Amino acid sequence: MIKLINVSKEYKNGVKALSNIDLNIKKGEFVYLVGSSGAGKSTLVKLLLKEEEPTEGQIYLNQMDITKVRNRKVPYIRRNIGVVFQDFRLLPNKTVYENIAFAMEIVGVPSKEIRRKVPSILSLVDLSRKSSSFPDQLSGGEQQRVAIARAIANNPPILLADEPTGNLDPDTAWEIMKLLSDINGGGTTILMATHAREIVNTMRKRVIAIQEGVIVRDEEKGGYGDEIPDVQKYY
Ligand SMILES: Nc1ncnc2c1ncn2[C@@H]1O[C@H](COP(=O)(O)OP(=O)(O)OP(=O)(O)O)[C@@H](O)[C@H]1O
Repeated sequence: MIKLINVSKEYKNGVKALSNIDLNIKKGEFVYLVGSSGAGKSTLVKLLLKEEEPTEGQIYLNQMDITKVRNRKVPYIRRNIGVVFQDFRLLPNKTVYENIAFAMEIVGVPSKEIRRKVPSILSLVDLSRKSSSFPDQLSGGEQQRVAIARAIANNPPILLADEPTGNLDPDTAWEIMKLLSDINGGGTTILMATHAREIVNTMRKRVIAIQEGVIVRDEEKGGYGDEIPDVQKYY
């Protein structure tokens, strides 16, 4: 489902963010990507979204080498991969309903289907009653649930989550993890970059640890790892 062969990424300023990464994630897996700040986690996520190009190597999503895909075909890749970020990234001038509907409109879903599907996705994330609210009228956890609803609206086989619980209090973070777990239970492959030690240690899923751009550990039912210092929170 996700396969990286000898992938390296050096940014234009000479920073080598990833070096010779080999990785294979199968359909339906839930994988945590852990590592200190600056280890290369977000870079890996950006390569999978084709927001950045690798300097070397091949990246396969669903058997397709996305490094060979032309830029105008990028929307096709994005249909196969939903994404959630720490800072939610909802459209502030659109309601909850419209945020989800918009994600479907831009990939050409007919309006009749959008009208049918948005309510069921809202019910899945337990936000039916907030359908007409704007993002700034929602709590952080609710905003993240909308972001997840939007990410799965087009039924992508893969969901990437870049620190999805980073801005949430512990109880709300666990709610989000329950939701992601349920989505994974439905067959969606999930790759989640995180600093949430307790979550990783409790869930016991596959853990891939990166340090200075290199995979240093890949464990089934792994833990967060004592080698990684806790991030200091400045907010
Ligand atoms: N656009 C860029 N240009 C140059 N260097 C970059 C760029 N983006 C990231 N880097 C560098 O690449 C390295 C990896 O960064 P990356 O954001 O992937 O780390 P991370 O593991 O996601 O960190 P964090 O946990 O703090 O989000 C760091 O040294 C960072 O400074």
